[in-house]
Amino acid sequence: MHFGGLIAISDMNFHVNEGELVSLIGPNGAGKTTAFNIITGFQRPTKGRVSFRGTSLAGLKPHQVTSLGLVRTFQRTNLFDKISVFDNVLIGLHRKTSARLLGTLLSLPRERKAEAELRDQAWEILRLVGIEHQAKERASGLPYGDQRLLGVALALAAQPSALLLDEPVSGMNATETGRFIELIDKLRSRGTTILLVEHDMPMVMRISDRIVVLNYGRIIANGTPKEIQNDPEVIQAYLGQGVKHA
Ligand SMILES: Nc1ncnc2c1ncn2[C@@H]1O[C@H](COP(=O)(O)OP(=O)(O)OP(=O)(O)O)[C@@H](O)[C@H]1O
Repeated sequence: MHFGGLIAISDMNFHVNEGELVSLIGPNGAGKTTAFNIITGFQRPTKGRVSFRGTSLAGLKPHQVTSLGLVRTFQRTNLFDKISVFDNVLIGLHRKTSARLLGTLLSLPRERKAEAELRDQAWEILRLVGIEHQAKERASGLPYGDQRLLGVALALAAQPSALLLDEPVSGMNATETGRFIELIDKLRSRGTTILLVEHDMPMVMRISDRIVVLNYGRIIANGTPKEIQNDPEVIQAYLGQGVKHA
């Protein structure tokens, strides 16, 4: 991926297996966000390709990538601030089933039933992420950590088979991070594949099956947390930050 004369990603080739949790790490400016943007259709790579479950994602728009089941969260949460937590998730679910919306507005009996099902699903998602007790609050009134959880709830409303989490615990305190790790454990037990970009090394080391390390736009290591912690090139790249505690 080139930006004019700047080469943001020069050499990157990796895959995530179904059900796996892979973390993409690297020092600031290594190219992690750019990689996320390319995978999810927000940026077009200068060269190269991305595929998901055997389907090429070349030229697809972000919403088309989402509808294939590859769904991302954002560093800055993408919420509808002025409406309730519950309605945020309901809108997310409606986006997935938008064809039904008109019928719901017309209040056809079959559509009323569908609407009730969507409401059940919204409650289920809120319970899963652990913010069901805040369902009636305005999204903008939630504490920061809970807003990030609502961001994940919105992603889950798109019914992902693979979830891309962009620095999900940045800015969270230790308690909030602990709750987030519990959520990731639950998602994994449901079989969700996860690709994570994160700077919180203790968390990355604890939850990842595999870690891909990017430095100056190229992959310098790809292995288990243990392998990564002991990899000389990784230690060198993180010199001054400490890969174990960066
Ligand atoms: N739209 C853009 N135009 C020009 N340069 C860009 C653009 N986006 C990213 N870059 C550059 O590409 C390189 C990789 O940036 P990127 O944001 O992907 O890194 P990162 O690993 O996500 O960093 P961080 O951990 O700080 O979020 C950096 O040198 C950055 O300045």
